[in-house]
Amino acid sequence: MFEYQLGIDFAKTLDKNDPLALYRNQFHIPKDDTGNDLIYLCGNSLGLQPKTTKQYVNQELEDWATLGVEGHTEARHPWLPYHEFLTESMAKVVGAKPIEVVVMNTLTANLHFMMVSFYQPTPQRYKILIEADAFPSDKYAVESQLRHHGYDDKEAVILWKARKGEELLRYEDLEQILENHGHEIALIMIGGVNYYTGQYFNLKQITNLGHKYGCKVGFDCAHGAGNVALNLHDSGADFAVWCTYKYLNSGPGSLAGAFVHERHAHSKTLNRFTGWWSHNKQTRFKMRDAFDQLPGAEGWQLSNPPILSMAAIRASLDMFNQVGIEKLIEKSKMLTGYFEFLINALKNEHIKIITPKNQEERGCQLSIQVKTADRSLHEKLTNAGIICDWREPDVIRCAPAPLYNTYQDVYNMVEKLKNILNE
Ligand SMILES: Cc1ncc(COP(=O)(O)O)c(C=O)c1O
Ligand SMILES: Nc1ccccc1C(=O)C[C@H](N)C(=O)O
Repeated sequence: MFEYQLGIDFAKTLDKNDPLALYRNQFHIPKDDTGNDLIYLCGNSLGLQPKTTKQYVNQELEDWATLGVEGHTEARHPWLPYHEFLTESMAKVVGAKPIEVVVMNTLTANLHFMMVSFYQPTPQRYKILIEADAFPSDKYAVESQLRHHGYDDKEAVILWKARKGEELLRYEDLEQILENHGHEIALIMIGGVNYYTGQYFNLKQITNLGHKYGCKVGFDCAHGAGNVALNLHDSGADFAVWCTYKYLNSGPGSLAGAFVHERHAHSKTLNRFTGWWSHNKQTRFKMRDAFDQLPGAEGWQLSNPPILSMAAIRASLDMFNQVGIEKLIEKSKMLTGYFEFLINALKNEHIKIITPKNQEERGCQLSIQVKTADRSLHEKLTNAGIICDWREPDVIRCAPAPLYNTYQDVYNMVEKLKNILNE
């Protein structure tokens, strides 16, 4: 059984033996005023920039400059099928088949488009179940879908809540909700990894449970993609959406992903919004043909996509392909396990990790709850060169990303935390 040890030497040894150590140098690491690397633990909000991104984006700028409209077919990576260059790698990252995955739009937009298809209320079955502390954008999207269909956005939302005095959600409570209300629930929509607690849910278990009661099941995997092994295909979920600017390092506001399970790939009955990019590629430019649905997730696209953003995603996915999500997760578990060990060794009553202890129920993020919601702790950490975030009401989120964070990052962070707590 592997045991972590205290002391900087141990961190150095772990870094020395880290098979992914070389990847850090492939990123731009933000620096402080004196030119020293900041300790960046915010990859759960915005991932860092791979050094190759500029090259990938520049290539498209150059091809646009030299080719103009011809670039759609003649660019080194032609723009018409550009999204296809991302599909296979993205499918690997989220554990799906290529036909189930597409990169398009942005996250909340994709969530809406998926709900257009998978939230089909009837007078008997019209409610949507979400986790009580869902990310606000998800909650607002769900509420607006309910209003759009003429339902009361308070009455028609069912919340899966933590028990009093607890932070994490329990499956037995979800089972109870479904036993009581399953027949009224049209859609279960859960954040695959909760943004606040870092709790990673068992997608398959939730999907099976939902399907048993006749509900559709979808996940927002913004905090899961590139962070945990989502295995979306095996989960059986009807749909999933995620962004690419967190663990997938594709840049602020970059395009998002969508997954639609293979069993819906050829559906002609699902309601959906369409555009010319959901139409058969072979006849798209004949322009006058009647609409002919593309099969698979691609059939949910609307518009020709922004190539510059896709180029940045391609740069990042090429690195993920090289490393492999399994290797990445292996390091992630070691790194976050080490982080947890060091924090717990502080034995400080002022802070408490609320993220699950079980590695299978979390990704790389640890959410540190601060007693009396003392926000000054976060400010002091920031002043000490640690980039992490504060989420209301009382949590500091830290996410060591295995591609660019080191064991020494984590060690130094906890040393600084210790000094601040002992001030
Ligand atoms: C779970 C979750 N949902 C939705 C969003 C909002 O995404 P966007 O602004 O990309 O639509 C985020 C992060 O910003 C998120 O973490
Ligand atoms: N896209 C952003 C733009 C501005 C500020 C934050 C974000 C985030 O992504 C927040 C993140 N979703 C979170 O889990 O808090």
